[in-house]
Amino acid sequence: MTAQILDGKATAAAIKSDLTARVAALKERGVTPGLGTLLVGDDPGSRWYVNGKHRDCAQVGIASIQRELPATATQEEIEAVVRELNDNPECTGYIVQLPLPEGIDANRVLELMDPAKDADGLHPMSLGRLVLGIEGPLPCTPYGIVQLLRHHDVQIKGAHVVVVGRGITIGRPMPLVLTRKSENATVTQCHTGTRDLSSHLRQADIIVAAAGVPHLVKPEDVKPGAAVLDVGVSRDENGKIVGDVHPGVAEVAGWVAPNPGGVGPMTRAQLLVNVVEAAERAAAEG
Ligand SMILES: Nc1nc2c(c(=O)[nH]1)N[C@@H](CN(C=O)c1ccc(C(=O)N[C@@H](CCC(=O)O)C(=O)O)cc1)CN2
Repeated sequence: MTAQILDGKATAAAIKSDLTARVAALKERGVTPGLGTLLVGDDPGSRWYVNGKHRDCAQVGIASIQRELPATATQEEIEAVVRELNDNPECTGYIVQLPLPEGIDANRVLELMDPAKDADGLHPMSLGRLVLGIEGPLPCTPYGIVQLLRHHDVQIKGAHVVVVGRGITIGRPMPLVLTRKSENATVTQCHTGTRDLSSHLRQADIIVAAAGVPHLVKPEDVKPGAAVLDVGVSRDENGKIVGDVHPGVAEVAGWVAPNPGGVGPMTRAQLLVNVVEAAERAAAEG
């Protein structure tokens, strides 16, 4: 078996085309959505992601507000920019690019954000809403994964999904998204402390690999026909991405989300969805 591709680039392009029309409709009503980003430090990967988010904004007509601080920025300097973005009327939604430099309390920074402007769905209020089943912005990578599966008609309802990882952007919120009534999946959450990971993986209809451990998921761990989404990002000595999924998995799985080209573009597309939906909600409330 050679797996079919869960094509994140093409799916994200379709989402962006729909958003372009929705942004134009908002502008006709006098509302211009604006995405703010705060990048702290000089990590080339984070800079690439942030620049990509602003390229996407330009494509769909969302305004960009970019803020940057050096790696030496203090907690107080970061929090001052967060307050400025909270008060900036041109910024209708924003994100703080993670991870923040060592020594910075990221949770304190996230808590300080205006929850009404949380474009990432990672504010404690947004995560609490997700737990309670109240409408709000959804974490970009987990919901991007759901959209990617739906777009390719991979059945989520009733599926047994094994999530590997417990980070704030993917692993922690992924089961919360998948177990909503609208998705109705059954989820096993694994992590680097799980005993006999292979025995869990072999039972999965869908695997979301987000542990950041190169080639953690091997062909012999995968049930034939399963969907396998590679979300891990490690780098080899040349800076090339090495995912959590061994390339041989494509011979066993029914579906594979490659890395790059799978979930990454969906993360960016979902961020735009969150910004547009927040602007639509605000416009409806007048
Ligand atoms: N505030 C946030 N920080 C981080 C998030 C997040 O959702 N919110 N997620 C990741 C990084 N990330 C978005 O910020 C992100 C990761 C990957 C991609 C992407 O398009 N990747 C490309 C490959 C890129 C490359 O070659 O390096 C792909 O998969 O095709 C977009 C966004 C951590 N931080």
